[in-house]
Amino acid sequence: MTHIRGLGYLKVQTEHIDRWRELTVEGLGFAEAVGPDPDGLYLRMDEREARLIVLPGTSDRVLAVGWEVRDQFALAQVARDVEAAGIAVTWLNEEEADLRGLEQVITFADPGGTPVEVFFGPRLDHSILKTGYAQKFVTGAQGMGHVVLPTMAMEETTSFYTDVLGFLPRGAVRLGPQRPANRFRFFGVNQRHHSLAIGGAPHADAPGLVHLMVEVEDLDTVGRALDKVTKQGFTLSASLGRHTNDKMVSFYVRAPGGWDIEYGTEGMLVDETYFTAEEITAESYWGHDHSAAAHEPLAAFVPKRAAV
Ligand SMILES: Cc1ccc(O)c(O)c1CC[C@@H]1C(=O)CC[C@]2(C)C(=O)CC[C@@H]12
Ligand SMILES: [Fe+2]
Repeated sequence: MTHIRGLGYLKVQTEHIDRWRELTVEGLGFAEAVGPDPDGLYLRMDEREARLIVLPGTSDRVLAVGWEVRDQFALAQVARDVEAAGIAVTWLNEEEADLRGLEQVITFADPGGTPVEVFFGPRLDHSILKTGYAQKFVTGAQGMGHVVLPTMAMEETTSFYTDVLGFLPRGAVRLGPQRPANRFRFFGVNQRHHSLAIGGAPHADAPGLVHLMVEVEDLDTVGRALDKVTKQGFTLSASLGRHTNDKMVSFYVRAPGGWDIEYGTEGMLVDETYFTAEEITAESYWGHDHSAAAHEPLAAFVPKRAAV
């Protein structure tokens, strides 16, 4: 039984904060809020103070993938489980947690090196949420969305998330005919088909992220956001399409820093009573054409430093 309830937040740093604001606020309709760093970009999707946090930095990389648990008892159990797996856990002090708008937070690195935070007690902002398309994001019990992480340690990372944190396998896709098979794997913790996916990567360079997916309630918002980011000159990493596993209709836009934001709607709800982990043999029923980004591949899959 997993204590993790869903993806709570994502924090990244970037060299291109102005372009990030154009993409997320003007393009995708996140609501901009104010946070502790006056130069930071704090993005609301719902009653949480911030779901996506973008801080100015000297490189583009993930700073924290934030997973939410129910309460302090669940957090203490997760901390014990992670320590028992031989991974060092740091408890943030009250001031540090408060600055993040959380009651308690632990931090550690997963076996792939991704910086992870597990927290409970997020602070709410009850002021009116003004999203750019007057759209509603699908969050609540399904969490913020999903993240796709690259790892150079596929087996260890998979068993860490399943055996230690209790994520449930939600199927896979094979990346080629070779044996042993190279699988891209999906994991869930709630009714969202996957809150996490993991794929083997050739290096551990920044940014440490393949994509973040956020979901909105209606197809028209997906269409309007697609029109807007195209007009803004952002690269479409994948055109509009429908996935075969979670049935989501989405597009992928390349964010500054070499990873993608997937923006979708109509994701299915999993009923664990009947679910089994299946292997899909196509990413999509239609669409998701990757050709527009063929000249600028995902940074996670292309080493920045040439092998010596
Ligand atoms: C296949 C799939 C189903 C549901 C999703 O939300 C989703 O993002 C995907 C694609 C996952 C993944 C990717 O994002 C980068 C390119 C990848 C690695 C592939 O080449 C196959 C799977 C793809
Ligand atoms: Fe995705």
